Amino acid sequence: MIKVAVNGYGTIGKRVASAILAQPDMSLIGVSKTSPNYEAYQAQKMGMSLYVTKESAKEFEEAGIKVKGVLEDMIREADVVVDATPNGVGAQYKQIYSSMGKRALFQGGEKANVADVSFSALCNYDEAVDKKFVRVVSCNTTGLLRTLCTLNKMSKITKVRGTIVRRAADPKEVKKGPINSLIPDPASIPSHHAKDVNTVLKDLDIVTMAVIAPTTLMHVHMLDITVSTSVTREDVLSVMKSTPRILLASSKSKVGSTAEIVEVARDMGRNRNDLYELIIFEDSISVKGNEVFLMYAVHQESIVVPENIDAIRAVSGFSDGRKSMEITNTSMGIRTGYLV
Ligand SMILES: NC(=O)C1=CN([C@@H]2O[C@H](COP(=O)(O)OP(=O)(O)OC[C@H]3O[C@@H](n4cnc5c(N)ncnc54)[C@H](O)[C@@H]3O)[C@@H](O)[C@H]2O)C=CC1
Ligand SMILES: O=C(OP(=O)(O)O)[C@H](O)COP(=O)(O)O
Repeated sequence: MIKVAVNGYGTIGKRVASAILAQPDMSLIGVSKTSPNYEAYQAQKMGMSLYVTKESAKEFEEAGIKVKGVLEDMIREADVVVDATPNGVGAQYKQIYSSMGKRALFQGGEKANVADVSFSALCNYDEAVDKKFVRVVSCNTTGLLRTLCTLNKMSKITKVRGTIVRRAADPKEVKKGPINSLIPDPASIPSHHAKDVNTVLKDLDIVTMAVIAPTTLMHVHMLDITVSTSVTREDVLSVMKSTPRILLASSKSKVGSTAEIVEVARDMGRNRNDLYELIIFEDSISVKGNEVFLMYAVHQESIVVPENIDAIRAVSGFSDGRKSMEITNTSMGIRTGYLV
């Protein structure tokens, strides 16, 4: 059993913790919380051990929340720490993980140089095997890489031009905007996503542009991908249909928006309405000679969760990436083919 601790129990941390509990080869040492809020109460109810900073221990006691120990106790018990603290905070913890001799995963909000490898399971599982520090790339970058590494199997990609419509905030975030604007983020080109793709696919010619839109459900990407040989729409459909972690939204099923995609997740009874799969709008897949066009949606709160699970196995020395993905997909109910 790989013993895992989750430092930072927010949008990503809580989902990774739940996914760890579903794995046959992992155990959850506990999760860390900095304040006794509703998430701490729920984690306690779900039977997770809570660890807190020394300074906040009294606050938890006063709120009636039982804690197992301080953060350092949790890290000491673990083989691997999944750091899911806010952007930039993870880098501050690296020294602690390192001095305690622990392997650690960081998230996409950290700079690439925080880790030995930036990770996307379908692209470069092997590179992360036995590494001490691995960064799971951001949700948008995970969506891009899952698409590009899948298409690469069909015909080598030579150029990518992409536009990203970013959700403004996660559904739980009450203080973030905008509520009435579209904001280039950043206005300068490329956005960080192209640079992040290049941390994994090092020589790819890719340019991305991004705007933030007032929606909380999902991101949407529009891609123009040039491949090295002439391909057909059927070729693209076929590779997308047969790749786990990718689902097609067909017009027959009348799923034509992010709102309807998330409604399907609700109807499926998915935990927290999560969609670990990338959702491609089937009708958008078009081909002109060597150019492939497509649009897809990314569930930002959950797409990186299976990647974290595979990265835990990789840093622990499990060298069979295909097998790891199979275990992750089965344990989390991750599907292949059509959304509906
Ligand atoms: N929310 C999203 O859509 C996605 C986020 N990410 C990345 O995941 C990371 C975490 O993001 P979220 O989960 O969205 O953030 P979040 O704000 O929802 O959760 C972060 C958690 O860490 C806790 N925390 C803050 N300071 C801490 C400290 N010093 N020690 C321990 N815990 C601390 C917070 O209280 C909170 O519970 C970031 O790097 C982000 O870029 C990646 C993919 C998608
Ligand atoms: O990693 C994310 O997005 P990104 O890939 O656009 O940076 C997550 O959606 C978090 O983004 P946020 O920093 O806007 O909360």
